[in-house]
Amino acid sequence: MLRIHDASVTFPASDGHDVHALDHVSLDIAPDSIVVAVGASGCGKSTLLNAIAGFLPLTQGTITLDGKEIVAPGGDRGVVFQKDTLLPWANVLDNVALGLKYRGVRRSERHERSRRLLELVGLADFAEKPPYELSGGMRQRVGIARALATDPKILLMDEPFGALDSLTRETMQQLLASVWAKTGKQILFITHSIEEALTLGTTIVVMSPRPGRIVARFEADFVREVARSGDIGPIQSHPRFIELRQEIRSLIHQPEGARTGTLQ
Ligand SMILES: Nc1ncnc2c1ncn2[C@@H]1O[C@H](COP(=O)(O)OP(=O)(O)OP(=O)(O)O)[C@@H](O)[C@H]1O
Repeated sequence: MLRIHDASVTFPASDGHDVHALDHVSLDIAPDSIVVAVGASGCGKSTLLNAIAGFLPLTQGTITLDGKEIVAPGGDRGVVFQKDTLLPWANVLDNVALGLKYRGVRRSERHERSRRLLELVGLADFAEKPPYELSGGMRQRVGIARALATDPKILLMDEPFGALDSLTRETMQQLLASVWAKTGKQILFITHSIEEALTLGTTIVVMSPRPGRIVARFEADFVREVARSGDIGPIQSHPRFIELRQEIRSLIHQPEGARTGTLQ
């Protein structure tokens, strides 16, 4: 269980106008869930993810993973960013195996584990290819495999499909639903897209503009259907999907102060 308790992050500014990026955020991410944080640009989504990853300290509050406080990056959290961070000089297999190499896992074992993960993300035939021969979607698949290689407790994904064209993005959403169903990993996923949040989230948290707060929380189940059918088309015309999309849209676009207690 990932537990975020009363987390705030303030970035000090030399002009005295400190930036309150995150404001008293509390959130639990249960095993086997996909929590998607959605909100307008600058509402503190990446700050939240970076704090969980251990890349930046909280100004106040605590984050614990299975009871252990997070104070630095660690192999129990796998991270996927919008921009892939593949090493251009290493082939796909070695890119996936990178974290295992750092942890001293011997070559045959890290390659075996990495090949299994490449199979999971549909890239079994690309193990020996250099990253520059891959499309954007394929590079993100490698990123997912790499993040899973150390068998983390949670996958942290910061707009991982944000730079992809809409068709590739849909394919990647289907892939992630299937990876989640097969591995049962807990996932925190950050996005600007309300449709993506509803497609993938078992819990969707809506964040307010600065200072970033959680203003509403919804439970959804569309991702199980996507994982089962391998198709996101049908769920997006579901009346409940359309209703939630409208509700979240109006929450995000509501002026500050007009939000009521929609926290569920
Ligand atoms: N290192 C930093 N120093 C000062 N301000 C920062 C720093 N990092 C982020 N901020 C500010 O904190 C606020 C939240 O940023 P953050 O990147 O978390 O938002 P976001 O919701 O992820 O935005 P986007 O969706 O555009 O990526 C923004 O106003 C940003 O400018």
